[in-house]
Amino acid sequence: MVYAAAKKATDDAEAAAALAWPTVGAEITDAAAATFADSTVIPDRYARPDEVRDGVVVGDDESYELPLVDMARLLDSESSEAETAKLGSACRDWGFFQLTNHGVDESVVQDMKDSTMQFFRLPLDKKKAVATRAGGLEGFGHHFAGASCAKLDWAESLILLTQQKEQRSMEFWPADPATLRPSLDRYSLEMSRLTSRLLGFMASDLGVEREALAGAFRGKRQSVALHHYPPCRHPDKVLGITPHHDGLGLTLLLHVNDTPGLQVRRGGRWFPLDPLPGALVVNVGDILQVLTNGRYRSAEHRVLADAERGRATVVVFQDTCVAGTVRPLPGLGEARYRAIEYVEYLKGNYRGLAEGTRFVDSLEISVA
Ligand SMILES: O=C(O)CCC(=O)C(=O)O
Ligand SMILES: [Fe+2]
Repeated sequence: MVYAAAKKATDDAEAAAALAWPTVGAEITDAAAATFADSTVIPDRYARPDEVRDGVVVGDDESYELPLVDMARLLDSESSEAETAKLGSACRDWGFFQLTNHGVDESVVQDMKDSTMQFFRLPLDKKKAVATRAGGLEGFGHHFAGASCAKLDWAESLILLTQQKEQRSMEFWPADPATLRPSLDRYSLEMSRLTSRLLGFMASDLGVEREALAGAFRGKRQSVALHHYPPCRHPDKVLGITPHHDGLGLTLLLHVNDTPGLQVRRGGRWFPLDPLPGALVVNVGDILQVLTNGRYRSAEHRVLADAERGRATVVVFQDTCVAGTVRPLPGLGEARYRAIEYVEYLKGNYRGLAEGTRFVDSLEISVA
């Protein structure tokens, strides 16, 4: 038992280390804050016009709609089957959808939004009370520096482990504004509940045991990123977030205000997502892609800056694995991905992020 406990502690530490994102230049300096406040001149560290131009953006001349899924219709026995099919095709074709009527208490959502805005409005030295540490996952700073970390994203972020509760490092949880801790505590719990609910419908769509999918997420880690993307006078020169795939299970994103910026890649082109008031954006992560044996896809996405308005989001990442490994669930045909230990997966995913490659691709079993 003692050995098991010690082993668990090592695994957790290893997992935490493996989870560290590429955080070179993670600290937000006074110079960075001044650049964000007046974006007349874009320093080299942020300038990446070629990357912004990389890939066609689908414009107003082409009508398209990112999928909408209605939780009220999923829960209503009359419409559940049809809406579950819609959920399934959203996860297969796009890997992204907006979830309406999600049922999360409005006051919990509003408190989360208010606390997020209040935190980002604080002067830099106050925010730095919870500054990230070199190589660490949690805290306030530049978090998503992308491949080689040569460039920085046009964003400031606060990342926290929120579940399980005993994994929380409260020293990174801001005491100011005082509402943030209780708001996030409630919001985090609501997101866990919503995730289990969604997984039930995903299991029906996939034709796997409800428990097989729900069990793979239960008790696993949840982390949260609060992002703030300041307005930028040169939105054609900077990226709010580098193009990436989410490496974990399921992501649930709340728009704190209605500024657009998120774009989803499909068929090689970028599709801007128009945030629907009151909806949450849900997307499939790489591990869920593996769990579903490739039936659901994890889509690449990025964030552009807005010339006029700031943008803020609250992003919840639900982690998952099956008995300590990342592998397809049984009952979904011949495995298209090789199984890998969860901790090894996290390390590989981290390396991939730093190198600008996608680790999950290396798990694919090629068919002769
Ligand atoms: O803020 C957004 O719209 C996207 C954030 C995101 O993709 C992430 O944190 O992984
Ligand atoms: Fe993401």
